[in-house]
Amino acid sequence: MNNVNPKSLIVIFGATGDLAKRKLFPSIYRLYQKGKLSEEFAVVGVARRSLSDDEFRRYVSQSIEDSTKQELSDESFVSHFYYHSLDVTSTASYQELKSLLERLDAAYDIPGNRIFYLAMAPEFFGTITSHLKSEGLTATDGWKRLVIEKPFGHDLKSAQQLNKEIRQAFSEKEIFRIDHYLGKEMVQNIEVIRFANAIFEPLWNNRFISNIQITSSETLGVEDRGRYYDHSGALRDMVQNHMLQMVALLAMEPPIKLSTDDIRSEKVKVLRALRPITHDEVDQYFVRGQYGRGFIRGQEVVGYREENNVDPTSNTETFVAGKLMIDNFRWAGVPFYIRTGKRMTEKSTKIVVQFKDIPMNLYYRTSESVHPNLLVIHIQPDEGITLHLNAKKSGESMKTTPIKLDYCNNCIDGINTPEAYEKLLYDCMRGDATNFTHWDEVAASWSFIDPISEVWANTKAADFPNYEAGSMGPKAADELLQKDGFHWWPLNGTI
Ligand SMILES: NC(=O)C1=CN([C@@H]2O[C@H](COP(=O)(O)OP(=O)(O)OC[C@H]3O[C@@H](n4cnc5c(N)ncnc54)[C@H](OP(=O)(O)O)[C@@H]3O)[C@@H](O)[C@H]2O)C=CC1
Ligand SMILES: O=C1O[C@H](COP(=O)(O)O)[C@@H](O)[C@H](O)[C@H]1O
Repeated sequence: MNNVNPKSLIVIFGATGDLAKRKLFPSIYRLYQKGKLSEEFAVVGVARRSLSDDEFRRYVSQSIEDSTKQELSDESFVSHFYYHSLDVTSTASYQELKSLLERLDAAYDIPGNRIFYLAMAPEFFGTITSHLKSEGLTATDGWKRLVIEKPFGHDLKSAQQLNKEIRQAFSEKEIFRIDHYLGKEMVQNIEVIRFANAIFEPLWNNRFISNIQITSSETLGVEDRGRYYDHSGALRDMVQNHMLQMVALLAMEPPIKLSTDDIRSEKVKVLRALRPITHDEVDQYFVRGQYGRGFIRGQEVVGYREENNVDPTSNTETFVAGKLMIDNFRWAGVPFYIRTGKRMTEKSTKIVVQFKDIPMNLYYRTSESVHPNLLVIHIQPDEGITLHLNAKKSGESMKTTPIKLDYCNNCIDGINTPEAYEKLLYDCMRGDATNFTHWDEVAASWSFIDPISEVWANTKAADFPNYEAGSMGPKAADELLQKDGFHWWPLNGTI
């Protein structure tokens, strides 16, 4: 891994798309402002539509201004951007792209270091990588890296096929599979909270933890992504990647050292230890939901089946809740509950670690129980941790009251948490793949997910839509915990 800012050329396939506009250009700009880009860098945008370099530069400036709500302070930044119109399925135009890259290497004195960022629909990934190789764009004197967006396949079989295709042109070490949750500040903090605090690690097991809950709720619907989403659903869109990655970080053993390989290898062990769910058991462990009409912050919104590019009889889930068991020594018997969905009450990602009750309650000699100790990791929009304890109620003799120890990361003045994409792009430039997903993790995640999606694809959900937009999902998601004697901790207010 390189700690200096290496000279590099970034080629973004899909440069006129939504992801490039909303996330990639603003992130590159922030890296530039912070001095994290070498002065010798260039970005080449690739897409089909015809644009001149100047038009593309104006487009990039506008994207950054829309995202930062500020005027671009440094015009010289966009002079590093170039555009090349190309249909990725047509072999002929790769040669012109190759010549452009060689010219830019010479102009910026870049020693052939290339990042190929595929911000395009996944059906093009294999075609692009095979052309990059056959047309000689990967034959460079410097390093080459492939950044690949999700979804990585549709199931294990398609993911294996895709992996086989991209591995013809890039080695595993050169492939950076993006999971943007791994770039989030508080997701990266999970490891530090666990492994840098003497008070948590000894308790981090089935003797002291009763259950762990991970919620990632959104208020947005499918927006203009109906075409993609209706073939994906929440299980593939959020659970196979982001939710399982958070489970792996929470459950993994301490790595021998903080190297990419050591951390990944511990995460893979967790994913492999997930108790497989057979077809017959899906209903016992998983709940699916689809939003109907409702209200989000007082505004009426349409149901999922009325969204653009969505089948009006769609069977696609926009909500998933699940109970995961990790069959290893540390976690045997501890349920990890996950839930995620669109058009829910609020936008929030939180992890709640609920500790077991104390063995005997000295303070209430009645049936009343003390509040359980909770460790809450606030991922977004607020970032921080809260530890829920019990203390003596002031004045009254030996009565307890729940108290909270709070740390808020994004409340500290002057701290502007970097965007996930900003951190991940920077890691990729330095060759640090720790916060990217290794093929073994992808494969293990699909193996776990496939039986669930197979059952859901083959059985029509008769009760869809089964939750109102603006709610916390279907009732069955609450019942999933109730039958184990737990409940979802609320996202706001008390925690
Ligand atoms: N948008 C988001 O928030 C997120 C997106 N992703 C992933 O990122 C990837 C891109 O998504 P997104 O930006 O939303 O997609 P868009 O549909 O907005 O953009 C697609 C891009 O691909 C280009 N394109 C399409 N066909 C071709 C072709 N044959 N040859 C060359 N260029 C082509 C389009 O430009 P043109 O029409 O000019 O050719 C456009 O630039 C997807 O894999 C998606 O799953 C992942 C997480 C979040
Ligand atoms: O990957 C995805 O994530 C977003 C949610 O990301 P967040 O950072 O806003 O929590 C989700 O909306 C989208 O459907 C999914 O593809």
